[in-house]
Amino acid sequence: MPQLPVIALTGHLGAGKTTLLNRLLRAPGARLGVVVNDFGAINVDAGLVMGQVDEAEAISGGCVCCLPDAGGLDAALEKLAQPRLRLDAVIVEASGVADPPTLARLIRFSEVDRIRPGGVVDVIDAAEHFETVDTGVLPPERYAAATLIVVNKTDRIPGEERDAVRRRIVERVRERNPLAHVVATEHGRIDPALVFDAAAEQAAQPELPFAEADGDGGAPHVHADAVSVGADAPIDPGLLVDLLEEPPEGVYRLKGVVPVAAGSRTRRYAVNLVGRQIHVVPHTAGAGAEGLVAIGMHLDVPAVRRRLEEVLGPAPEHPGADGLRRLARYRRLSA
Ligand SMILES: Nc1nc2c(ncn2[C@@H]2O[C@H](COP(=O)(O)OP(=O)(O)OP(=O)(O)O)[C@@H](O)[C@H]2O)c(=O)[nH]1
Repeated sequence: MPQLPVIALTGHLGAGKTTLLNRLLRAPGARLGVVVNDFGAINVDAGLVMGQVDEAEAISGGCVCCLPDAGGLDAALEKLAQPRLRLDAVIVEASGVADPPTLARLIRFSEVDRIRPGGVVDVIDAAEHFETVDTGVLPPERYAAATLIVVNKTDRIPGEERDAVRRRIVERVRERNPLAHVVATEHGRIDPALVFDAAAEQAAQPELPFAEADGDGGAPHVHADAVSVGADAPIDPGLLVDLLEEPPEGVYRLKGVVPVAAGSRTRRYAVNLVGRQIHVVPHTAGAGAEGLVAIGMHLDVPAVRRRLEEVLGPAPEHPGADGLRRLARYRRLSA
């Protein structure tokens, strides 16, 4: 049974989390579950999104980060992870006061065994950010937890200042987290392929942007690039780990099933990279297409393809044991 990615959606009050979530929910081809956490006793956000969700759970009366037992987050995830629901991903929309590092830890160390961390998407209000979130000398801790930072509401900044504000945010993010991906947009228009697999698969199919199919009639989002390369023979585990640890420039997600040479045997692994979070588990489900898909904004597509081809080429007859050991370490961390 593949593990269900759980994505944390965070952002200061009013930054645009619900707007972004609603866009993701309109993406064709994915069955999404949502956990909505609203701070008040009445879950307003739940009312705003629930109509469009495949499965939803609500946590009210406080922030998941502060409530005892995380407000029942694990119970909610347990319900959503039931195989019969056939969800492709779960998004946890945090309240505006939630602490992203705490939420990331709650997901990472959840007791629910059919889930895996799917990244932390932190939404920023470009116009208010430096008055609300990033006000100190040191950049805020939350940058460290994010895998994808969405600089939203760029329309609220005069055109001639937009680039400078975006650059300033990127600089501050980099001080804490050199590896987070940053996308600037308005009204939460990001490519869903950055966030969950079902959308990524659609993007990867023709290897052409699919963004126009957003389904909401609004302006299209900036396209993500997707590069997919198949694997026909067992690959070198060392090269695979090198790729996961040092993905090509701009690659935010990398996923797929790969056959790995292990002595005279072949082992299959499901591999997922979100930001810099590496997840590797044995793949025992039936035979399907094998290979990797790399997704990111403004990729150097030929360079990414060459790199994937290098990694997914047949392993030498006797690959070193070191690669298997390094891969095993990630397997243990992913268990
Ligand atoms: N001008 C502008 N308004 C936006 C943008 N994105 C969202 N909004 C508006 O900002 C307000 C807050 O957006 P939400 O998506 O509800 O924000 P949120 O982060 O879910 O808010 P809380 O749940 O209260 O923390 C709404 O009125 C949105 O329509 C944007 O890019 N530009």
